Amino acid sequence: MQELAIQPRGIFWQDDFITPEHEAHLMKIFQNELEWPERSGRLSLHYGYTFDYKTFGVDPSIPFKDFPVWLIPLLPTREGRPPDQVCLQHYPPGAGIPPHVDTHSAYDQLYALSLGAPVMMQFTRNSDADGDEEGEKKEVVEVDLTPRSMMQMSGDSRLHWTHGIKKRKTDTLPNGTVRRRDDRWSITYRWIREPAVCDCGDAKLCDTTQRKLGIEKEYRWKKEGEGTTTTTTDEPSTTTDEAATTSTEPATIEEPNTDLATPEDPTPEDPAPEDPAPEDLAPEDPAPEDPAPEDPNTPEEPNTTTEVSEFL
Ligand SMILES: O=C(O)CCC(=O)C(=O)O
Ligand SMILES: [Fe+2]
Repeated sequence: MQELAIQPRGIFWQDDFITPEHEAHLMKIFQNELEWPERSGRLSLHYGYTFDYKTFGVDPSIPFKDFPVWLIPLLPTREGRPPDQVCLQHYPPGAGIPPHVDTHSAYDQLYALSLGAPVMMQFTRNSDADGDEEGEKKEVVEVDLTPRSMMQMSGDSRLHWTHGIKKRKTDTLPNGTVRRRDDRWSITYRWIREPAVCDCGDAKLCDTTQRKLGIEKEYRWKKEGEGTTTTTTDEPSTTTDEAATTSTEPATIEEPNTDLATPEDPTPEDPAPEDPAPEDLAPEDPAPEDPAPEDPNTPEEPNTTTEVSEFL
């Protein structure tokens, strides 16, 4: 793998991790043999350990789910041991994933294999040179996730920039070409961090640092009145696509469904993709006592709250 010579640093890349024939074979398996959840938007299937939403580690009470035979040759080998958690995701055209960092304390290494149609991923950093919000500058770098490429996010790209995929039906390439989205699958590989603490010191993106600083977020699984403080490190957003801001948990941010209306989308006549069911972002949130989530049809308000749920 080779490091991309871009900001953020730490993105390692390998083109053609598998052959087009192998990819075609996998896509048949994904489409015909797997049981996907029945809902719209991005769909996820998990292998290996299961995430625990209370500890942000893995749930030791849920047995490891063996990797299916087709997955074995797709596991990265550079870590010297297989990943602990693997997530297969299907993105129908128009689906995305909110900007986030994968939980620092829970996971160490992070890899993703792209299959099917290409898509643009946004890496975003809010730099705040002198510590006041006024001076804050948002940097966005787009990386084209081409099919069959394996990407490792390490260093800055893993810890200090968020990554996400906008919910829209086209992407605009650097040369101005507008490219239609099509079905994409990705496989995300995670290695558990032991001990489950991160020393990166990023108060905005690192859950360990936030815990040390006494910054606690509101967790959907916690009932009201338990004495938790609700704090969000998210900045109020001024533009539509910034509203889903960083999260440090295994967590989810509600993503406003405004991507189709951005000027760079040349197909405003497209019907909006299905509004994300809140559970798109929280497919496995284990809190049945949660109050009903907000109406997903009214996300135009800049969203400055962060809810913990699952999108891993
Ligand atoms: O779909 C991808 O390539 C990456 C998804 C992702 O960021 C995640 O599962 O945490
Ligand atoms: Fe991620």
